Amino acid sequence: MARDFFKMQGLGNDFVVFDAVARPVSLSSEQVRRIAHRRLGVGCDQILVLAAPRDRDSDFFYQVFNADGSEVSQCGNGARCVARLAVDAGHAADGPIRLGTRGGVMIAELAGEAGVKVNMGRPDFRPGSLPARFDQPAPGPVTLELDEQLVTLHLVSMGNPHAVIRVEDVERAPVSELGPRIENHPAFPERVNVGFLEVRGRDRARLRVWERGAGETLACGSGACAAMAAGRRAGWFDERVDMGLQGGNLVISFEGDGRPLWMQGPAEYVFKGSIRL
Ligand SMILES: N[C@H](CCC[C@H](N)C(=O)O)C(=O)O
Repeated sequence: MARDFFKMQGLGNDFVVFDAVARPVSLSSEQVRRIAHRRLGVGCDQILVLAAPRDRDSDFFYQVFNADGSEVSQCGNGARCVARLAVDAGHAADGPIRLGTRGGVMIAELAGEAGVKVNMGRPDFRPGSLPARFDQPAPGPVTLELDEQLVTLHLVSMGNPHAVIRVEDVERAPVSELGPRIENHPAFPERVNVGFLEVRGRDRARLRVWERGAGETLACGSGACAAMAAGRRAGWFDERVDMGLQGGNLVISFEGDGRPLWMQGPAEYVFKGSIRL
């Protein structure tokens, strides 16, 4: 059965998006992998489904699948795209949109030229929230032993798990060497996204992310939020940071512990298509 979809992207993090508000869609992990395949399918980092709400606290349910077929609880760049689609498709008025996910509720709002802004909720620094297995009671940097080196990781959950490593030069960071080894390390029972953060000032940084289930992407919205939260907690950042990713810039604002974190950036359509499921 053929099904329409939108190809969308946020700073080059690209998505196949299904509008399932009126007509549910159910995807097996095999179907996800085939659709996401860069040669055999449409090709994307993640597949997103905008669906009818599952409870009274949200306006929509928002599903996220990585290209490897795994269903996960969060995608920041994707949240901006499905919020734009919800308004353009006439499912929502132009105002705050409550996106329910497996990891909680985010509130998104179209912001004109600035794209879309999203309240990403409160970062969680407890290792157990990722989950991550490290023997230390309080949240804080942990050390991972990888054969010949000790790596300091800053752990943050944005509804999905992130391990942030501070580096001197993001362009020379060992993303493809260390990324998959940390993603699949036994300390992370559900795997982890790995961010490589170069601090350039109290309001500026560069970031590359090896994404769980997708590899290095041109941008990772939740990764940018996790990096900002980790940096704020470590005392590197003020309340607002321009986070430069390979695909462009996100503005991240975070007042500190217990407060929500905001992300603002673009959400673009690429094309509309139809695929046989
Ligand atoms: N790879 C992520 C999901 C996509 C996140 C990313 N594309 C974003 O913009 O937040 C995970 O497995 O948790």
